[in-house]
Amino acid sequence: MSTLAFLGPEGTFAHAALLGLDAAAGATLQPMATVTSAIDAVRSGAADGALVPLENSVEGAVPATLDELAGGEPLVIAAEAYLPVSFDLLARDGTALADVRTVATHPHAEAQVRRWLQANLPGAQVAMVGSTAGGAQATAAGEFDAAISAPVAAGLFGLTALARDIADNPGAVTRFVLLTRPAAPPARTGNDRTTLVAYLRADHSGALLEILTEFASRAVNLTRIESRPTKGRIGQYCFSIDCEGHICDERVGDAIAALRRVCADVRYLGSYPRRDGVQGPVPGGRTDGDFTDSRAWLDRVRGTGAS
Ligand SMILES: O=C(O)C(=O)C[C@]1(C(=O)O)C=C[C@@H](O)C=C1
Repeated sequence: MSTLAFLGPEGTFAHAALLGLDAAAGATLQPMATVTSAIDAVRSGAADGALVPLENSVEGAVPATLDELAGGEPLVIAAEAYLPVSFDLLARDGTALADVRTVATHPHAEAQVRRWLQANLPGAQVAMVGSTAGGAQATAAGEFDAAISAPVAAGLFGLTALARDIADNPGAVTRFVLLTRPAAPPARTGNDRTTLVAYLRADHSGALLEILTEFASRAVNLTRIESRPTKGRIGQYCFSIDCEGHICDERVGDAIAALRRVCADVRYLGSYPRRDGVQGPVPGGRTDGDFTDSRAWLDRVRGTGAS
């Protein structure tokens, strides 16, 4: 039986996303206080996997996750999950909206309800805590007047909703990833995604264009690219990239092998079934068959001189 860590306690969006994964069936689910401690549990061997947020449709990337993936002991993504997120303002029974002076929540949640807070609780002090459910737990313990959490946290921590569905942008979605220690990827499904980090060569003009060209020339569609500081010196960035396809797809493997030639370093972060949208058809000249044919042709030319 496997142990899967997640950003806890119970009642976080991470917990809900984990419960929706096949891998959670029969596993021991281990709540952790922060993204970093959930990831550390995998690195130390205390857990076999960790489910952590990677990006949100309103607030963007979760830097703690991207940075842990870019540095430290290598990890890979074994699966992804998309979860619609909505927020309630939760408080202990008997608290009125006018009584709320302190509100606890996760920074990504605060960013998604900022305008609501300004309009409805302009004087309240907002405390950033490790997770939305952690804020609800602390509110139940009397540390804060209210928490901004998933609706499910009300029942779990004995709180009441003072306001429901308070997000500034309805329909927000968070993408979570299940991280494991490096392992062979799950089999190709025909609708997969591959994640990697590319470290550019220092002070080299056109380095980003070179990376993009390797993908574009093989018709590999990127679904996310963002820069993160390497934490070495100012101005030095790496690129966190998601692309369509599986490392075992010829065009994807070929593009990543080409990156290895043009980048200072490439960190492969896994190929796994894609859970949003469907990959379009692979254009002619870029299919697995096209790659195998051209390689066989080259071998023949090299061996016999006959084309
Ligand atoms: O605090 C939680 O409930 C989480 O699962 C974390 C998290 C995040 O890091 O983005 C997940 C989804 C919401 O967008 C807000 C917070």
